[in-house]
Order: sequence, then C-alpha cells, then structure tokens
Amino acid sequence: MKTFDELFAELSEKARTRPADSGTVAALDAGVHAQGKKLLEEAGEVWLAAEHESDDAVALEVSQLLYRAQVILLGRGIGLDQVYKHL
Ligand SMILES: N=c1c2ncn([C@@H]3O[C@H](COP(=O)(O)OP(=O)(O)OP(=O)(O)O)[C@@H](O)[C@H]3O)c2ncn1[C@@H]1O[C@H](COP(=O)(O)O)[C@@H](O)[C@H]1O
Repeated sequence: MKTFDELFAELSEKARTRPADSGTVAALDAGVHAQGKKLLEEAGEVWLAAEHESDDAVALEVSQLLYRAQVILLGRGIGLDQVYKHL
C-alpha cells in the first residue's frame, strides 16, 4: 500500500531514471494528448463504477484516475506543493 505522495515520489524517480519496463516512462513519452485521453478514460470509469459497481471497484478506478493525474503533473513538471496550495 502507498500514499498519494509516495506514488508521486516513485513516479518522479521513474521519470528521472527512465527504466525500460516502466509504463510511466512510456506514458510520459506518449505526450500530453495521450495522457489526457487516459485521464478522461479513467474519469469515465470512475463515474460508471460509482453508478453500477462495488465500493472496491470504485476505489480501484479512483486509484487509476489519481495515477493518471500524477502523470499529467509529471509531464508538465508540476510538483505536488503547487497543487496543494490550491486545496
Ligand atoms: N498506480 C499505477 C497505475 N494505475 C493505473 N496504471 C496503468 O493504467 C492501466 C489501467 O488502465 P486501463 O484501464 O486503461 O487498462 P488498459 O487499457 O488495459 O492498460 P494500458 O493498455 O493502457 O496499459 C494499468 O494497466 C497501468 O498500465 C498504473 N500504472 C502504474 N501504477 C503504479 O505506478 C508505479 C510505477 O509503475 P511503472 O512506471 O509501470 O513502473 C507502480 O508503483 C504502479 O503500481
């Protein structure tokens, strides 16, 4: 299990070291258009799960949405502090 901040630290390290088997590196290399499509896809899956599926299914989809939001942030070079100041 990991927190939102821990995941962001892990993904930042992946972006820095660029391991060949990293899906995050591939997602970053795919560019913002592909990243945005994934984000919207996950948002839709959260919505559908919330309407029709179990609590655990909703939690899974939200975890994937959070991951995709972090990829967008990493792609733009935006840190979590910059996000948190708006919360
Ligand atoms: N939390 C996630 C995470 N959430 C979602 N995803 C990706 O999103 C996919 C699920 O999205 P979809 O429903 O679109 O599934 P899919 O279309 O079958 O998948 P793709 O073909 O798009 O890969 C997963 O298969 C992963 O590729 C994630 N990929 C990685 N992480 C975490 O990120 C960390 C680094 O991962 P790597 O960069 O791959 O090493 C690890 O700790 C992982 O747990």
